[in-house]
Amino acid sequence: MKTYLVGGAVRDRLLGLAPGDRDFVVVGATPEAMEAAGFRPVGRDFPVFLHPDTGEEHALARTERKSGRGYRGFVVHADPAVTLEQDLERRDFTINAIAEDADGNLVDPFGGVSDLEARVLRHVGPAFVEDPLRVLRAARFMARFAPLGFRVAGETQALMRGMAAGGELADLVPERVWQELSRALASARPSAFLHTLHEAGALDAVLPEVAALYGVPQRAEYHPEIDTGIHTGMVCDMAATLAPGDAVVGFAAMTHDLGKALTPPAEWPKHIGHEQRGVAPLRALCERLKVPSAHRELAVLACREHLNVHRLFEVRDRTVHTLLERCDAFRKPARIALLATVCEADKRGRLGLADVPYPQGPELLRLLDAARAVQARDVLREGMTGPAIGEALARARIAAIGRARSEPVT
Ligand SMILES: Nc1ncnc2c1ncn2[C@@H]1O[C@H](COP(=O)(O)OP(=O)(O)OP(=O)(O)O)[C@@H](O)[C@H]1O
Repeated sequence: MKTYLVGGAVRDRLLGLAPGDRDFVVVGATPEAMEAAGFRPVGRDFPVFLHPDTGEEHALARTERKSGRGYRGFVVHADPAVTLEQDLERRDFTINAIAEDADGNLVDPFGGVSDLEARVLRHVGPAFVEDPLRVLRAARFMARFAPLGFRVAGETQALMRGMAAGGELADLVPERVWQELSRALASARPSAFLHTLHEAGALDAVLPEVAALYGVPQRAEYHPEIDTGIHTGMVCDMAATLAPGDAVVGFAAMTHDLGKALTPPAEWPKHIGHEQRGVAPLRALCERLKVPSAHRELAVLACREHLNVHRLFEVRDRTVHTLLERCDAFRKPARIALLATVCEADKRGRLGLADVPYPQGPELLRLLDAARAVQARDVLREGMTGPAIGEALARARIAAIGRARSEPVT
């Protein structure tokens, strides 16, 4: 029995990146031999064991066959006769199919090292088409590796297009789609995830609300990039710069303009009312993919309020107060900083405008602080009832916002 390190840990080390989880493959072993050596079995579907000391995953070398659609009909076959090469052959990309033995020797039958050097994401073999999740994995790896200069190989793109056209992506379960999407949104270049799927004709199957933004024009004086799909990707990338690794901010960035896909084309390139129009498709997307509530709540706020935040210096004190109330900011102040970040990403996620200042962000936080400093006990008078307290509190907070706005910013 021989153990090899495989997958992401080998790939990331060769790229000079800090490796994440280590996965191992064990050749020439039986489940009984693994358990006798102290390994603990996990799950029933795959022959995977946890190391008794490190807890790291050790999988028996295996082959896979598939007869059904989507995830149906996968037959996993693991016995001591399965070779390392056979195990590597069923993996998705050549850069993920490099193994390393305990002495540091690489086993690389599919040219993964040269693809790493050439910055190419290439499928290992024809079995690639058996798992539709691999289309999403390709897009997610691009979100992570595009900044290093990676591209998808032409022949892999062709397979991805065929898989999308064959309708296989419709079979993906929402949890897997969300897992890949949220990881992509937490990567350095989420736009590469969206554009890779769009180019493969696969975005429509997983994110039709976002796919519908491509080809929708916007006013060139505000949006030199014009296309709403391109703008959306740029906003996601800017969000990844402003809040690295934060998929809550990233998801709101991706969905803030969904309403623009519903503007009647006769009104293009204007999108009056797109903030309100975007809420319904956003909620539909969240329901379908079972998006966690933290992501959904910020996204709904950003969708509805982003124009109000952009116009913060023009609107009345009362409107600022209403904005804060609609965001439930007096109970949940932390979400205002996140909202401000999404709005800043929207403003700077435009062609040639990446460096424009966004003073609305700090200003919104300053006004929130001023309004929060006023408490119910400050306005309470004898004999006041509930609604009267609420009105007095609102009036006092609006006045505090007004005073803060007239003071010089320190
Ligand atoms: N759907 C799949 N199809 C084929 N091979 C897969 C698939 N999922 C995982 N693998 C293989 O298992 C390895 C470990 O998978 P995992 O999902 O942990 O990704 P990873 O490559 O380690 O990347 P990351 O660092 O992003 O987690 C991959 O490198 C790949 O070899």
